Amino acid sequence: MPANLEEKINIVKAAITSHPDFPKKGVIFRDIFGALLQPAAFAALRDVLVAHARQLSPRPDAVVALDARGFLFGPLIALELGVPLVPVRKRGKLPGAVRSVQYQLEYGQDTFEMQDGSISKGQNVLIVDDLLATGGTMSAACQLVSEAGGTVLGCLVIIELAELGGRQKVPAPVTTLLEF
Ligand SMILES: O=P(O)(O)OC[C@H]1O[C@H](OP(=O)(O)OP(=O)(O)O)[C@H](O)[C@@H]1O
Ligand SMILES: Nc1ncnc2[nH]cnc12
Repeated sequence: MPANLEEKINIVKAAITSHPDFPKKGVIFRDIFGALLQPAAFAALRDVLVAHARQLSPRPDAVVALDARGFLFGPLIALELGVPLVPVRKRGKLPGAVRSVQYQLEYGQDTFEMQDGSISKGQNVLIVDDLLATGGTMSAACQLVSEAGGTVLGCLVIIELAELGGRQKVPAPVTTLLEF
């Protein structure tokens, strides 16, 4: 990775705060909002995300952003690439016909939904989220994209909690900017 991108990642990492025993005992919560509170860190983060997306081959036809914190970052990439931003949301939030999948989290379980027709068959898709923990969330998103007939070109997350081994669960290439 070019030195200037490494420097930018270090700026982002320094801005992320850690909170032991949140939201429950034993979890160390890594708060990405720390990086958004500092405009220089947010700009550095945008630059690194966009640089990653721009070097993908083939070029993504769409960016899928995951509810909720993925919504902060997916749009930055979709706008730069000039491709659609497709939302994947928690159950009951998206109108119209949807496809659903249930998944396990580091601290609970949930259901993701994607609107029918938001991905076309054969499209190459980049999935974006803030953090990879157990990998349940990202795997569920991959499943939704595949069931809709898309191909997951890659999954891009900012923070990887490497000791949870989440990337082994994800059926597509995973790129993370920094590890805790
Ligand atoms: O790899 P996993 O173990 O599946 O966990 C990662 C997910 O957990 C967090 O979201 P969360 O579901 O807490 O919801 P939020 O984005 O609505 O805060 C995070 O933003 C990821 O989406
Ligand atoms: N440890 C953690 N910190 C922040 N977000 C999370 N989502 C799942 N695990 C998390």
